[in-house]
Amino acid sequence: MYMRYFSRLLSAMAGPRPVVLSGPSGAGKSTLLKKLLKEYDSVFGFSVSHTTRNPRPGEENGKDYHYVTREVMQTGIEKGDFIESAEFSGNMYGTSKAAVQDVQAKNLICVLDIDMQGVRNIKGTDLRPIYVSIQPPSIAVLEKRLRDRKTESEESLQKRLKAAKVDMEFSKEPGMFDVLIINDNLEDAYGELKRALLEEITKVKEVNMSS
Ligand SMILES: Nc1nc2c(ncn2[C@@H]2O[C@H](COP(=O)(O)OP(=O)(O)O)[C@@H](O)[C@H]2O)c(=O)[nH]1
Ligand SMILES: Nc1ncnc2c1ncn2[C@@H]1O[C@H](COP(=O)(O)OP(=O)(O)O)[C@@H](O)[C@H]1O
Repeated sequence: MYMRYFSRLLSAMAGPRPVVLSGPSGAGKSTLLKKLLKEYDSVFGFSVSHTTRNPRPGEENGKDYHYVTREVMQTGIEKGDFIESAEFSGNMYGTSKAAVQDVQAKNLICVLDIDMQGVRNIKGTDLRPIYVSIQPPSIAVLEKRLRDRKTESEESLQKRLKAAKVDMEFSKEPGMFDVLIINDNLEDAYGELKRALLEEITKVKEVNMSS
């Protein structure tokens, strides 16, 4: 009884662990993330990455990404402003220290949406997140979803599919991810994601209620 109390107290004091969502482009990371942030807006906060890619219709600067030039991004990296950065499909992407600190300063669980190079690099930091891999049911389904999303040129789509095949293999490497979710039916996948994060959600709610 006491042991359980103390272990919960200790883990609450350690603060919530960040969450990394990774997986192929088109696997459904943003869709799942948006559902999570909507249902638990007082629990999770999104780490807004920097990117050199152009904004898509409906995306907002500072909300979906910080849209910057290659020069600005490179300068930031050289100054040590980034926890990690990577080149994906012809563009640069990176998590700034400020992006994570902004979320953690609000006592929220920081959620990062990053590619597999990001996962490898974050493993070398002291962030200690929960690693969640979101995978499509098959490459054929992934291709259909990417085409139906209508955000990519044929060239960009082919690059994403090529990277997806590597990513799908990477996700099978033992010890790389704590949780692996196949996003076939969206509601089922969302249910799995929530279950995987339940302990951290409860922790944040308890701490925020008592403060
Ligand atoms: N390493 C790293 N990858 C990122 C970052 N931000 C986004 N990504 C990844 O970059 C890839 C492309 O993202 P995006 O252009 O938004 O396309 P989408 O995944 O098809 O919606 C995805 O795999 C993202 O997870 C970041 O800060 N660091
Ligand atoms: N379970 C699902 N069933 C059908 N379509 C889905 C499902 N999950 C996501 N989608 C759709 O697939 C496309 C890719 O999802 P998205 O969240 O943009 O992926 P990612 O962020 O991983 O690139 C979007 O158009 C989205 O609406």
